[in-house]
Amino acid sequence: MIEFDEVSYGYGGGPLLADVSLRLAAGSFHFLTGPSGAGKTTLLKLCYGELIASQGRVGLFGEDARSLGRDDIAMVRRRIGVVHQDCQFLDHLTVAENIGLPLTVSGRTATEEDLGELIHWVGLDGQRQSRPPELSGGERQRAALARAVVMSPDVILADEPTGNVDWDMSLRLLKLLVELNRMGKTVMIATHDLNLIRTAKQQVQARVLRIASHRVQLAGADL
Ligand SMILES: Nc1ncnc2c1ncn2[C@@H]1O[C@H](COP(=O)(O)OP(=O)(O)OP(=O)(O)O)[C@@H](O)[C@H]1O
Repeated sequence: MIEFDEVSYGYGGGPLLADVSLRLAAGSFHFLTGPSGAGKTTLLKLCYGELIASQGRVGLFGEDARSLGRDDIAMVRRRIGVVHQDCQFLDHLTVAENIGLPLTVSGRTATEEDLGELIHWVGLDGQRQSRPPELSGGERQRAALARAVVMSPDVILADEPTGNVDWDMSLRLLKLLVELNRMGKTVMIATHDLNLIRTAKQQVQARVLRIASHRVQLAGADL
C-alpha cells in the first residue's frame, strides 16, 4: 500500500528523517512513536502525498509519489483517510456536514445512507446538528475519525488521535481503529502514548515504528 525506500526529508537545514525504509502492507496495523518534534506528522504527510521526499522513493499504491499528477493525488486522497492532530473542522458547518465533507467535495451528495450508520458507529447521533466548537475533545476525535473513513479508504492514518482525551476515551477510539483494521483496513497511528500501544498489542497484531535520531526503527517487544 505504502512503501518508503531510503527516504529522507528535511524542511531546510539538516534532514529531519533520514534513510527511512518501511512498508505498510494491506491490512497491517502500525504505531508510529517517538519524541515530540521527531517527525511523526512529517512522516504521515509523506504517506499521503502532502509532502514529497527530498531523497528516496515513496510508493503509494504502487506509484512513485513524485510522479503523481493532480488526478492521481486526488485518487490517493480517496484511498487514504487522515485523522489530523488538530481535526481541521469547518466551524460554520454542522458535525454531520463536516463528516460528509469529503463526499461533497468530491461532487457527491452526502445522503443519510452514507452518514447515518457512520455517525452512529462513532456514537455521535446526539451531536449531528452541533457545530464543532460545541464538541468535547473525544467527540471531536470521533467526528474526525468518521470524516476520515466516510470515503471508505483502504488506509487510515491517525495523528495523535488520543492526544487530548482521557483514558476511557482513548480506549474507545482505539476500539474503533481496531474494528476498522478487522474490516481489512490498513491502520497507522502516531502517538506518544506507550500505554495505548501496550493495550492495543493485546487486541491486534501491531508493529511499532519508532523515530529516533532521524531514523525509523522497528521497536522490539520490550515497549
Ligand atoms: N512546515 C514546516 N516548516 C518548517 N519546519 C517544520 C514544519 N513542520 C514541522 N516542522 C518541524 O519539523 C519537526 C518535526 O515536526 P513534526 O510535526 O513532524 O513532529 P512530531 O513528531 O509529529 O511532533 P509532535 O509529537 O510534537 O506532534 C519539528 O521541529 C517542527 O518544528
